[in-house]
Amino acid sequence: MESATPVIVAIDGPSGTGKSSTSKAVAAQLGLSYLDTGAQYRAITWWMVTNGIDTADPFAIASAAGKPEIVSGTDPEKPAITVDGLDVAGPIREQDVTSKVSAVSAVPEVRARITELQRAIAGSAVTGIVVEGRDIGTTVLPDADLKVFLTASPEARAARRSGELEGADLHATREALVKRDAADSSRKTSPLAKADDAVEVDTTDLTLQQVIECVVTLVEEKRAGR
Ligand SMILES: Nc1ncnc2c1ncn2[C@@H]1O[C@H](COP(=O)(O)OP(=O)(O)O)[C@@H](O)[C@H]1O
Ligand SMILES: Nc1ccn([C@H]2C[C@H](O)[C@@H](COP(=O)(O)OP(=O)(O)O)O2)c(=O)n1
Repeated sequence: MESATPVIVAIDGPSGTGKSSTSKAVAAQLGLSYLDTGAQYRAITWWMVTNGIDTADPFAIASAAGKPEIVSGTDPEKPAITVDGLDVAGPIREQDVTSKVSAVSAVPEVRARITELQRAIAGSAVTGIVVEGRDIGTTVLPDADLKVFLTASPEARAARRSGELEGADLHATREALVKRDAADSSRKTSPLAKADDAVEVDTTDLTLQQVIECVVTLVEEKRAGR
């Protein structure tokens, strides 16, 4: 399954559908790079919060959008993210950032900056890359070789997310998740959406291993058809 041209895979979908786990495993298995674009939006949000920018004020966010330097590692075995040289992999997952990331990532200046970064990273991946997010197939990499859109019921997604957080309340997790999906899907600039040519995979009743195998097969089929 050798391929001289880099293969570009876009994996989109709402929270808790398995994008990160699937993308990392597929990239590792196929020797591709990996990019978590949600981590980049979380990183810029973390910087805004840390620097006292009012995240409810789109103008304040827009004028600060160019300031932080965000660097993403692309090794699926050890994903890394720094802001101005500082490792923020832990802090970007905190509740305060999670509750503000939709507002920050809705600002067009933020999206333009992060999208440019994403395209540069994807363009320099030697063997290819798996990029996961919300608008990769529709906006960031519309010419991707393979586009996958993962879905799952809100119940399944909430159960998966609560499983990660000790003492998490299932109902509250579900509510927060549904609210963030609604915000991400309804923003004007580059909302969460399935590309017309994306393959939709409902992961509600699939194990993570089954989803990984499904995506690996789809990539191999694409490569074989080139
Ligand atoms: N098909 C699946 N079945 C059960 N659990 C899953 C499945 N896919 C992912 N998970 C688990 O659900 C959680 C959220 O998955 P993640 O990959 O972070 O989703 P996303 O990136 O879409 O938010 C993780 O703990 C992961 O191990
Ligand atoms: N391509 C992307 C990726 C993420 N975002 C925004 C919207 C999401 O709610 C946040 C966080 O994304 P992330 O993938 O880390 O979220 P979860 O892992 O699903 O909790 O970033 C985006 O606007 N566009």
